Amino acid sequence: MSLAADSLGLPEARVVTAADPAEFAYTVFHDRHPRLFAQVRHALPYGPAQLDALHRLEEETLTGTLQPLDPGAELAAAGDRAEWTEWGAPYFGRGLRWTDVPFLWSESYFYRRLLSATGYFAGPWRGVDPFGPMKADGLAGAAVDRELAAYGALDGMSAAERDSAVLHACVAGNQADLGFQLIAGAPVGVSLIVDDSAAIWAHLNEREPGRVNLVADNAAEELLPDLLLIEHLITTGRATSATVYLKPRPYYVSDAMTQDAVALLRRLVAAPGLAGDAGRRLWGYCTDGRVRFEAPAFFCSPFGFHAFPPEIVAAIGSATLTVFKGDLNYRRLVGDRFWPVTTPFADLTGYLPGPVAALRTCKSEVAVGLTEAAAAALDAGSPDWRFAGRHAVIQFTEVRR
Ligand SMILES: O=P(O)(O)OC[C@@]1(O)O[C@H](CO)[C@@H](O)[C@@H]1O
Repeated sequence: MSLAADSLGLPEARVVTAADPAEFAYTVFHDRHPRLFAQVRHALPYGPAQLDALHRLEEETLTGTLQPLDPGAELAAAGDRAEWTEWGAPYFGRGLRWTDVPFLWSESYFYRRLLSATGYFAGPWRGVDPFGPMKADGLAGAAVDRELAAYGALDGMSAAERDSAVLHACVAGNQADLGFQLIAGAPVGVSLIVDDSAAIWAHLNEREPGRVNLVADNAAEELLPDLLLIEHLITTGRATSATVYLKPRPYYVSDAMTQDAVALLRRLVAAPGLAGDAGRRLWGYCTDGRVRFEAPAFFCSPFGFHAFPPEIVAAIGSATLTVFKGDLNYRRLVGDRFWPVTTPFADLTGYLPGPVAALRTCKSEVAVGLTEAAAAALDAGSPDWRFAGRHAVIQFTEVRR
């Protein structure tokens, strides 16, 4: 699936792969994934069949060649044999290493294969989220406590300060990516290098309120501020309803599925103070249909959002705003390529038919919408700014190409 770069007259830009040891993506397969395998093995009492399959997958990704999904009952139960046969046709059976193919594709396929290795689709381990224990720890942990307590500070703020606080909390929440924490450790403060938040609020205040879409990212610490933003938009009359897009399967370690949203909502409604009040309003918005959860299969496919199915494109076209959370959604939104940093965000998102915002902590090489001078200063002062998770962007455009 190619980007629409040529047809949009954008510069040709190299597709990110994990082949070069000097680049970030290489470390994902060689440092992050081995730690992830270890974590999954320790988190759940998998038996020899699953442990062996996990071991074989790890070896294949490090030293072997890209193999198709194992045929059999498990694949039949997963129901995605035809898709992966088609999606893998350019790569399977050609002696390619995992690191030779586009990083967006290989990483997504990696999570699909990991689910198969753990027996996620058939048999006694069916439906058991291999990342469930890590997500549960996140939900029960101190970071969520801190976020719930911090929400109480909204009480003393002006309306504009509240707007700012709820939006910026969503960016800070994006540091809470369990995959990322396998390497980077606990979250630290983020420094915003692009902040279009004033334009987002101006847009929401000027437009007739309508539906807002939120393409969610991680569960627990990240989904909490995301859902509180949705609640805030509806309660303050900036949105009449919201659709929250979640993942249909375990993905990228801590990506939120419906069950994670439910677990979070249950924790939120039980919270004391303002956060609990907001949680109970949000619960009501779910039950009266103003907030809807969707988990389309597309969100676990290995493609960028240029390949969105028509119904998601239409949902973006009819929304007053679609918010894309996090680094992976950013890569899929603008295209996982080494774009020149000055490429306008609006040019790369202009294929979508509605206003778009990205709230993203920088955790991969992709960076756009900056000035040459800003990028040069970052390169000089913090050479790892693109992927260390200490810098972030709030980018927005209502310009359509
Ligand atoms: O989408 P998220 O949760 O913000 O980040 C996902 C992420 O950790 O996974 C990829 C590497 O595994 C990177 O693109 C990115 O840093």
